[in-house]
Amino acid sequence: MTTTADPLADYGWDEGREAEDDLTALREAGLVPGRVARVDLGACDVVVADGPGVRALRTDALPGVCTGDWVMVDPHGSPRPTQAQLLPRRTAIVRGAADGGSQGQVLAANIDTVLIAASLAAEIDLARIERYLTLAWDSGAHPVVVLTKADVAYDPEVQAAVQATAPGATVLTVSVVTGEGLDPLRALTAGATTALIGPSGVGKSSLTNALTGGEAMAVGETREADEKGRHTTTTRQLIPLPGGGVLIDTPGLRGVALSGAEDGLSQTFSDIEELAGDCRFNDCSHEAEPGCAVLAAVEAGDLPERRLASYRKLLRENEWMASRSDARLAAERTKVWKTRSKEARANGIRP
Ligand SMILES: Nc1nc2c(ncn2[C@@H]2O[C@H](COP(=O)(O)OP(=O)(O)OP(=O)(O)O)[C@@H](O)[C@H]2O)c(=O)[nH]1
Ligand SMILES: [Zn+2]
Repeated sequence: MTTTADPLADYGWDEGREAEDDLTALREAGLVPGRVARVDLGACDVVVADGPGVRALRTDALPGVCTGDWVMVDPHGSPRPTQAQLLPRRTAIVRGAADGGSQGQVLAANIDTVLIAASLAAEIDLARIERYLTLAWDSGAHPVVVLTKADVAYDPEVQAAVQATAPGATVLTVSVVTGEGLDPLRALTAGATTALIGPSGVGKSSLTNALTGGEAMAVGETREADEKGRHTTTTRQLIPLPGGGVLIDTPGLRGVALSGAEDGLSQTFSDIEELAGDCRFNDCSHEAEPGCAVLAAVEAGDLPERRLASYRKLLRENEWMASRSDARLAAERTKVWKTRSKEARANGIRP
């Protein structure tokens, strides 16, 4: 048996999918695997193997896909493939709808690692990191907090505070100016699918360029005074890395709302949830109950009050989003029921 290197392996294709997703029938129908590299204007670019290399084909036969999705497509469809199928997502970054609607928006799929960028050149916002961590843990990928611009400001106490805020996650300090921390980051991203998230101006495009070894992204001028970057990154896209693997750069996400992120919250605040196991009451809200282990930890100085407040705030926000989607589902059910009883009446049947 001869083995040829699969050019899609560099894009994160994993042979395990052949059996797991049962691709035999789709293969027999002439479809081949491909990865969605970008989505815009109702169509997407899909990267498929082409001899020893790859090529991108554009199709509008895949509504609802997002960057990072694996699909099966007809590579010969003319002028565009009309046959296509989405493969199951292993992980997905979902945020609350930007338009205030109740349905979450999938930002990227099949991610192994989420890099959460935060700048050391500005005051570190731990609550914002906790919000991004929740989003990242909830996706199913492993979060890594990347503290950027270490050449401008580095304070070991800040790094320690971030590490304490991110139990179970990796924290790295980098600078694209001195090159500090870039090798560990390269090792971490090689061969994997990595998403890069964080607010505008923290240096995401600069990091992308450092990792891809090219000028793939435009680097914006940050206004000195307030560190607010201009929105220079406009499209999400999948960029191959020199050591194999891909990077997904997302536009600056200033505010990310949570949506159904209970698991993400449990992991982000695993220290608090562990303490809660020792509270006297099972349903302790850690507000004023006697025998509350969480409040005792705050009292003893083991848990920052800020972190508990942040946990409560994100929990409330997440519950509120969840109740809105429940309300939407209930409304849809009512609509279906009303239609059914109307039809029944029309047919002379009492509902
Ligand atoms: N001193 C220093 N400056 C940096 C570093 N990384 C990025 N910068 C600067 O920070 C500014 C913003 O960098 P970008 O890479 O454009 O930031 P971004 O997060 O991609 O911003 P958006 O595209 O708006 O989301 C630019 O002026 C960069 O030159 C660093 O490690 N050290
Ligand atoms: Zn309690």
